[in-house]
Amino acid sequence: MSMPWNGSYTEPTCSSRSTRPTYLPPHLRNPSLPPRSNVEQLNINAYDDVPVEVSGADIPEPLSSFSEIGDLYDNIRRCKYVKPTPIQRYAIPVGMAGRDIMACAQTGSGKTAAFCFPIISWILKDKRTTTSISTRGRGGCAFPLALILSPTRELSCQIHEEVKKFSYLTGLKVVVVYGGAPITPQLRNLEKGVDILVATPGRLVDMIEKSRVSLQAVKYLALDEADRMLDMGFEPQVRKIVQKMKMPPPGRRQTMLFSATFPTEIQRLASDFLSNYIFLAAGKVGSSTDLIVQKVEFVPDTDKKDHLLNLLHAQHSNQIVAKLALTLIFVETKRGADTLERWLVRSGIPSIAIHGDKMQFERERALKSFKSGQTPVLVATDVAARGLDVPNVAHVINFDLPRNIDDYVHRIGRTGRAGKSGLATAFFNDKNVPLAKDLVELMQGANQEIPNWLSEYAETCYSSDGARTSRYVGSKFGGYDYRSASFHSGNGNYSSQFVDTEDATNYAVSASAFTYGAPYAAGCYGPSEMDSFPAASYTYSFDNAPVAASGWD
Ligand SMILES: Nc1ncnc2c1ncn2[C@@H]1O[C@H](COP(=O)(O)OP(=O)(O)OP(=O)(O)O)[C@@H](O)[C@H]1O
Repeated sequence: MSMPWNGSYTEPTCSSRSTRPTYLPPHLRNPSLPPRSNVEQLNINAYDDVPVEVSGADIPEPLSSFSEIGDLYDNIRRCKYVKPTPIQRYAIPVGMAGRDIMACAQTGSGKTAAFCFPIISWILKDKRTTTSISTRGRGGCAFPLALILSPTRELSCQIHEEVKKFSYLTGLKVVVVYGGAPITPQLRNLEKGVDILVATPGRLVDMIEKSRVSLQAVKYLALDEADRMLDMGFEPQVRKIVQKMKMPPPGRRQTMLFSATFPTEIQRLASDFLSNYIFLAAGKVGSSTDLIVQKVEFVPDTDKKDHLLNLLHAQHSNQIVAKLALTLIFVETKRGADTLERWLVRSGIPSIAIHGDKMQFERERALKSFKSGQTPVLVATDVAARGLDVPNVAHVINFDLPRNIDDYVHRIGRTGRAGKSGLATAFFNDKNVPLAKDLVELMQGANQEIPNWLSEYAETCYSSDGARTSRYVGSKFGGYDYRSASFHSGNGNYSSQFVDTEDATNYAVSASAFTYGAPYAAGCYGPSEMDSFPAASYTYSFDNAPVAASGWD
């Protein structure tokens, strides 16, 4: 569908406080460059300089090449994975050694394969050596060997597809269960047997309570977006699944927790699920690789729509193709998503919305239409913020900024994936002041240009208790093993290593200085209808910083 552009571009008037000209990645800017295909853009070498921190006892050697994973090598090559990314180099051998893992790595850097390859490889080994393993349903109840939990339906479906690719022709049975879709076909799939079950927590609990799934045989557990799975909304449900539904305890199962962000408090909660684990941090956790160019523009609420339209027109007129590059626009509320979608369509921009109040088939249709490029603009709430891997998203626009920096990190991480470049633009105004300091620190860490006005806001960013706080205080990379303090004070077995970085000696951690959530207690936001949370909603407290929360699915 070509778009009815009028071809003109008006310089935005509301961003007079912005000090940077509009940046567009080369493939959007330079008409002499052909539009790059997926394969051309894929540049796994972009991660070569990424520093990795590894800590814990008896750390296995990193992987040099995928050929070391004998069983899966053909399938890995089929997926066109030539070289492991840093998180894959370090996490895969840890997983293959049967060790528990807590891992942080940048968005789009290949975490899914990092936990899937060891799981598949172990199950294949188990099946070869133990003839008695049967995952066929007994008495209508399925007994998976591995469980992969993720927070959203779309992400579970995506992981399911990935696991199927990685285990192609191995005979492994991979099933996905998630809410919002009819349960009967999912039960029918389970009855045929399941080795690896990918699930959202709500539907899984439902099936366990109906005695259609038993976790007694689970030997491998992975939590993708683990910090989200263990935060206030999901934690009770996930704890129930992992600790109260007959799953073997830590030590008798292998547990792998992965995310791009891992706040200290969540690490502490997560350690209940782990046994003698190895902590990995690849890259500046919570960043934003240098692959994503980040822009922040000062845009009052009343000017946002016009500014957005100007931005989209500018983007389009800088392209050589008729279609608008895939653009993902984040808003705060479900109603806001619908309103903006309608307004964009009225303004001639092919757009579609995705949020938690849509029927599941509508959510899937929206995502499919966006992925295919048929509808190049997707207006989304945070339901699309984590994990989704849409290869050619060129631009993420934070029409409404999120309340915390971790959500910002996941949102902008929908672009700049697998070594490709990306652009992220945020509309900032007085409502977002509590985010300013974290935003500036994050952008500094990713070598981004920071407008002076934003630095000034950051200087005045105070938390509710009057202290200046920072999400990233205390760690060179922003992500560190919270056990470090106690380990450094004496466990002879423990080692903390920096690899692939010249800056290792600058490392210093201060667990107590790492503050999470406090800026958002400042009451700078009005009441919202935050809608990634259609389920039960309640208040939870971290360090006296109340945060409203609830769960999906
Ligand atoms: N070694 C590799 N070589 C080539 N492509 C890869 C490699 N590893 C992963 N990819 C591709 O990179 C993309 C991003 O991977 P993935 O979705 O696993 O990232 P992630 O780290 O889980 O991101 P997020 O934090 O957003 O969930 C996917 O399209 C995946 O197929």
